[in-house]
Amino acid sequence: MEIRAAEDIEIRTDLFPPLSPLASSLYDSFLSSHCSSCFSLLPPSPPQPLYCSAACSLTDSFTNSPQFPPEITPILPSDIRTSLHLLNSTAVDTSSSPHRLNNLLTNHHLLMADPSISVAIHHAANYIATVIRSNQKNTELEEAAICVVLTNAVEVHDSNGLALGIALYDFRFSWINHSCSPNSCYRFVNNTTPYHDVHVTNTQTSSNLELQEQVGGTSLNSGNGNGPKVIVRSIKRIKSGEEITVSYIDLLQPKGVRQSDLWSKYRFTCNCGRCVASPPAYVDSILEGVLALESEKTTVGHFHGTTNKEEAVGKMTDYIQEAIDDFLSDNIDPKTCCEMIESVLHHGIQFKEDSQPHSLRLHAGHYVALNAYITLATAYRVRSIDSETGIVFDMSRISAAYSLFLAGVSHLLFSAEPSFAISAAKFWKNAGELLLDLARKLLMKSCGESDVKCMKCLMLETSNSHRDIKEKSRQILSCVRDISQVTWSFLTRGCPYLEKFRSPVDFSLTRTNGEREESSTDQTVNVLLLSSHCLLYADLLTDLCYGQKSHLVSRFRV
Ligand SMILES: C[S@@+](CC[C@H](N)C(=O)[O-])C[C@H]1O[C@@H](n2cnc3c(N)ncnc32)[C@H](O)[C@@H]1O
Repeated sequence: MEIRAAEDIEIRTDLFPPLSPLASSLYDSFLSSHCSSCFSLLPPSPPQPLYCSAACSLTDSFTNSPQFPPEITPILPSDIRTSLHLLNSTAVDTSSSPHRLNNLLTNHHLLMADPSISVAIHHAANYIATVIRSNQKNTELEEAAICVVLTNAVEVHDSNGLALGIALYDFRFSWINHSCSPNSCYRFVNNTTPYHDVHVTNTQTSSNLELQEQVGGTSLNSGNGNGPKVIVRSIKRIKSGEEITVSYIDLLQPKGVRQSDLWSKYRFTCNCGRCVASPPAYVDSILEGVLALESEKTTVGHFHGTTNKEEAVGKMTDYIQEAIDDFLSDNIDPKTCCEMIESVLHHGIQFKEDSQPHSLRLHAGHYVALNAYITLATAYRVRSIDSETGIVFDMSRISAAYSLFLAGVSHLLFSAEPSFAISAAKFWKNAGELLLDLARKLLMKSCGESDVKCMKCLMLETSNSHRDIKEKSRQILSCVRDISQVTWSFLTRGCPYLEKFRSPVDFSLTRTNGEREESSTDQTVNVLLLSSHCLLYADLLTDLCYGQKSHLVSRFRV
C-alpha cells in the first residue's frame, strides 16, 4: 500500500489533520517523568500513577501488568506496551489480508524468518496473551500485533528532538512509504488545531480519505485521543498522483549505511531514485567523499602500512568513529577526544598503491566527518565549561567554529537535496546558539552592550512569506560569507583543521596554508551578526519542515 497526492500540493503544506495514535508508549526511561498517555512533561512531584490528567489515566488499563520476560530482546518493553494498547483499544480486524491487522502491514513472514528476532516475537506474544486473556495456545493475533508495531510504529520526539517513545497511527500515516529523497516530513503535536484540507488518496480508491468504509471498515477515530498527534508536511512540491514519501532513517548517510539501516529495522531494500542513481547522487558522492593529498605529503604515523585505498578510508573512518563512541561512553576525556579526531581529520592517512605512497583525507562533508564535527563542537563546549578561566573563551570559540562549519556543510547538502532541511535546521540553530554564547562572553570581556541588525536580512523577515526559500537562503548565505571573511580566522585560531578552509561556506583550502591575515578589530559585532544569520536561517528551515517559526532570532540581541 502507499499514499498518493489527490491534487497538486504546494511546498510547506500540512497534508492531514493531526492524527491521534492507535496506540503508543513511552520508553522506560521516561515513564516517571512524562505522562504515559499524552507524553507531556509531568510536574516535579508527579501524581501516581503517572498521568497528567484523569482523562489521560483512563487510556491505560495495563498499569499492573506482570514483569516482562527477559527473553524479549531486541523487542523493547515499549513495543510490548504499544501492542497491548493496540489490542485493547481497537476492534481487531484481520479481514483485509492475511498479512495485515487493521489494514496495517505485519511483515510477519519476513520477521519470523529471521532467527535474531522470531524467538523474541514468540516470547513477547506469549506475554501479551497472559496479560489480556487466559488461552495462550494460539498466539497468532498477539504475534501479528507485535509485528505491526515493529513495522509501522514511529519514534516520537519532543520539541528538542529527544526521543520519548513510540506511537502507531492508522493507515493514513502508516501506508506512507520510505524514500531517501522524500517529499514530506512529519512532526508531533500535543494539542489539536483545526485542519480542513485533505490532499491525499490511497491507491485502492480514487476518492479522498473520507471514504473510510472502503479500507476495511476500520474506524478512523479509534485512536487514543490524548496521545501525541502526528502531522505530515510537504517539503517539496508534489504533483497530483505522485506518491507521498517520508524518511524512516537518518538521511545524512551514504547508500550502504542507509540500506543496512533499512534492512535491519524494516527488512526491505530501498529502490528510491537516490538509491538507484548512477552515477551516485551528488549528495552521496559528498557523504562518501575522500580527497587525494599528493601535494601536502602529510601523514599520521600510526596509519602507516595500509595498502589499498578502500582499506585506508575504512581505517580512517573506524578510528574517528571509535573516538566518538569512546567519548560518548566516557572512556576518553574531551581533550583526548579532540586530539584523536582532529589529528585524523587534519592529516588524513597514507596508503600504498603500486608501491607509491598516497595520502588521503575525508571530504569536509563525509558523513563520518559530520559526526566528528558534532562531537568536536560538544567536546570543546564541555572543555569550555570544565576549563580553568584562561581557556574557557578559546574552547567556546572553537566549539562555535565547528558548529558553524557543520551548518555550512549542511547548507551545501540541502542546496542539492531539499529533504536535508530537517538536519540543516538543527545544525544552523545549534551554530546560532553557540555563537550567541560566544558573543556574550566577548561582551563580558568588553563590558559592553550590543544590538546588531543586518538590513538586507531584516527585509527577508518581513517580506512576503511565499518568497522562494532558495532565494532567501542565498541572501543569508551571502551575508554569512561576507562576515566570515573577517571572522573565520578569529573563530578558528589554534585549530589547524578548520584553519585550512577558506570559510564555513567555502570548503576550498586557503592558499596561504596556515599564514593567515588576522583582523585586529573587535569581533563582537561580527560574531553577533553571524549568530543572528544562523538563527534566521534556522527559522526559515524550521518553518519549511514544521510550519512554525521558533522565533529564535528574537533571542539574539545581547
Ligand atoms: C510503514 S509500512 C509502509 C506501508 C506499506 N507499504 C504497506 O503496504 O502497508 C513499512 C513497510 O512498507 C514497506 N516499504 C516502505 N517503504 C519502502 C520502500 N521504499 N521500498 C520497499 N518497501 C518499502 C516495507 O515492507 C516496510 O517494512
